[in-house]
Formats: sequence, C-alpha cells, structure tokens
Amino acid sequence: MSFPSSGLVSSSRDDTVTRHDAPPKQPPPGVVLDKDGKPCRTCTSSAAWMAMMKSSTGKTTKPVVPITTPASDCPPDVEELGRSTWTLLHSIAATYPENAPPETQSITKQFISTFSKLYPCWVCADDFRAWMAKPGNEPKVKGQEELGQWMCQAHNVVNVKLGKPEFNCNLWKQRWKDGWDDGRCD
Ligand SMILES: Cc1cc2nc3c(=O)[nH]c(=O)nc-3n(C[C@H](O)[C@H](O)[C@H](O)COP(=O)(O)OP(=O)(O)OC[C@H]3O[C@@H](n4cnc5c(N)ncnc54)[C@H](O)[C@@H]3O)c2cc1C
Repeated sequence: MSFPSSGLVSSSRDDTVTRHDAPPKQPPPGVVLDKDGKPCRTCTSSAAWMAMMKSSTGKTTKPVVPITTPASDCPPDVEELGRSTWTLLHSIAATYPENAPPETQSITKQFISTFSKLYPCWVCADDFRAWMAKPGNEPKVKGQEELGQWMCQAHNVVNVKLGKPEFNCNLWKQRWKDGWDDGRCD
C-alpha cells in the first residue's frame, strides 16, 4: 500500500526534508508516512495501522475472527518496538560498569549515536537526536549510575512528549537491575 505524493513534509534518515509537489493527500489518522510516501509501520500504532488497513480494503484482512489487536508474531508497531528498545537500553545501563574505562565510554557513545540514526521509527529517531544535540543532554557514560540516570531522563522526555507520566528516576535501578524492594521480583 502506498500514499504517493502526500504533499506533507516528510523527513528522511539523512536529515533532508522532502516536499512532494502533487496535491496534498492526508495520510489516515495516526499513520506516519515514510519519505517515499508509504506508511511507516514502525512509526505507527497497531490501532491506527489496522484502521488504515480496514478503510483501504473496506474489510479486515482474513476475518476469520474479529481482530482488534495484531497477532504476536506480526511486525512491531511503534509501541512494541519502543518497549523492546527501552528494555535493551535500560538493561545496558543496568549492567554497565560502575566506573567505565575510557574504551567502554567511547564505544557506548558510538553505540548511542549509531542507534539514534538507525532506530526504525524515523520520527522518534529525529526527535531523539535533536534532544541529544541540546547542551547538557549528551549521553553520560562515565559509569552505571550516570548512564542509568541519563537513560531514565531520555525516556522521560519521550514520556512527556506522549503525555505519559514521568518515571521517578530514583527507582530506575529497582525497575531494571535489582528488582523492587517489596520482593515481587525475587
Ligand atoms: C528512543 C525512543 C524514542 C521514542 N520516540 C517515540 C515517539 O516519538 N513517538 C512514539 O509514539 N513512541 C516513541 N517511542 C516509543 C515509546 O517511548 C514507548 O516505548 C511506547 O509508547 C510504549 O510505551 P509503554 O507505555 O508500553 O512503556 P514504555 O515507555 O515503552 O516503557 C517500558 C517500561 O519502562 C519503564 N519506564 C517508563 N519510563 C521510564 C523511565 N523514564 N526510566 C526508566 N524506566 C521507565 C516502565 O516500567 C515501563 O513499563 C520511542 C522509543 C524510543 C526507544
């Protein structure tokens, strides 16, 4: 499926901005388009994706049973991708050295920089890179506590953007390393 020549501003991974000249055509509500005008699945919630599929065909695909959420072995939407990625990123912080040697600090900075260019939700990646580029927001990689706090702060920026509550960063280690003090993870 494609939405050619959307007329909308769309951005690409190399930070160029493309304007299509054809008459404007709105993407379906909540659906983010890629630079080539095709819907970006990893930038879109599964609810918006399925609504688009339904409206484009007039019916759900393979309607053996009413489908309200995709099967668990479908390509990830923006939320599943995000949850999996935060799990990886916070887990890296949770297993990071207390005091990282220079080589480890260097590869961690490289990893975060590369990650922010390759993240499959391009709108998310663009915003993440823009936030990191602001003074004071560059990755803090000297040791575990510093990296964990920075990751928590970065995650909170996205939480706020999405209208979600901020996470208490004093608790990041219980959530991602030690388990909760009440013992439910033991
Ligand atoms: C770099 C990045 C940028 C993103 N940008 C966007 C975007 O622009 N638009 C969009 O729609 N989605 C974006 N996402 C996805 C979004 O952040 C969520 O992952 C997604 O909405 C699913 O949210 P969730 O409520 O299931 O929990 P998530 O936000 O995925 O969090 C998973 C778990 O982490 C814990 N947690 C929550 N906040 C914190 C924190 N601050 N520190 C430590 N632990 C925490 C909680 O226990 C939570 O259940 C982005 C993801 C990443 C990795």
